[in-house]
Amino acid sequence: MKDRMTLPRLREMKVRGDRIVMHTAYNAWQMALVEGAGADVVLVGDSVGMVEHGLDSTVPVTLEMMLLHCAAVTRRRTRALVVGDLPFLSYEVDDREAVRNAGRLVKEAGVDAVKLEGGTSREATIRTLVTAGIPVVGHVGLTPQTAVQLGGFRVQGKDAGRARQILEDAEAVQRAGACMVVLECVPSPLAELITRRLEIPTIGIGAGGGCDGQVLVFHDILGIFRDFTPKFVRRYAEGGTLLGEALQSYTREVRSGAFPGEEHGFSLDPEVLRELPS
Ligand SMILES: Nc1nc(=O)c2c([nH]1)NC[C@@H]1CN(c3ccc(C(=O)N[C@@H](CCC(=O)O)C(=O)O)cc3)CN21
Ligand SMILES: CC(C)C(=O)C(=O)O
Ligand SMILES: [Mg+2]
Repeated sequence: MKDRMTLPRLREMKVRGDRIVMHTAYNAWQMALVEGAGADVVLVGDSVGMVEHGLDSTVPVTLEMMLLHCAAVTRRRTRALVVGDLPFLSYEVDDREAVRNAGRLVKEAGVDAVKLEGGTSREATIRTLVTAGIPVVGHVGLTPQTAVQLGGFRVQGKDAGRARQILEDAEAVQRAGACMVVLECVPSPLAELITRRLEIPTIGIGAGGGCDGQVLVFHDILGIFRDFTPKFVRRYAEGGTLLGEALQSYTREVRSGAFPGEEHGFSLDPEVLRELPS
């Protein structure tokens, strides 16, 4: 519990202008790596469906999948605040179901907060969850669970009407009692304006440098997910190439007999060997 990140500390970081680092992780070893890299907040995103399960959207992701991935991540938590995404249709049917499902992520999988997509349309649900004692992170702009209605994985808020709506969404999320809000794929000046107007921290992804913090998907940072690379990604390693080369070396050495070496084997007393049939 020592030195654990808290919601008041995140709020203080905004006030002081200290940028918040949100990473994503989907399992225990990824959590160990992002904690080692100093993550303030770790999001177990429903992007897990795309980067770990081979789905081409986040729509089919289930609560059961999120429970397993969140539990694996929280087992390795030492300092970061862990946020779990509520999957599509786990919070939209009614608020009782939303509390029950969010409650499972908190009680069974150990997350500190849940994240859900939507602004004014989800204001009541966010308020209900917060009243029940579950911290909520909002998510506005490009909301991948409803991307079909938004015209795909595209930047949002380019015209005045839609930009105003995204601002209203962010304000609704704050009014409902959310502790933070993700701004995804919105023009940088809009994200900056929202960040200035809100008291809760904003975390940007494809929203420019004016947000209170940033998030990128683990696999995108490391160059492991290469089905597509959004414009807002900076690849800090060619992880796919690096890992692929290591795996090829193993393949080559097994075929050539170079692996395993003497040192990878276990010896047997010659006396014992002599007692066995030849
Ligand atoms: N690996 C991965 N990274 C992500 O950031 C991510 C996921 N998966 N899955 C869930 C959502 C989907 N996201 C995406 C996916 C693609 C684009 C993309 O390619 N966008 C175009 C926008 C073009 C435009 O609007 O002009 C781009 O070129 O960036 C954006 C966000 C963000 N999230
Ligand atoms: C991209 C982030 C914000 C997300 O929602 C996810 O990883 O699912
Ligand atoms: Mg998500």
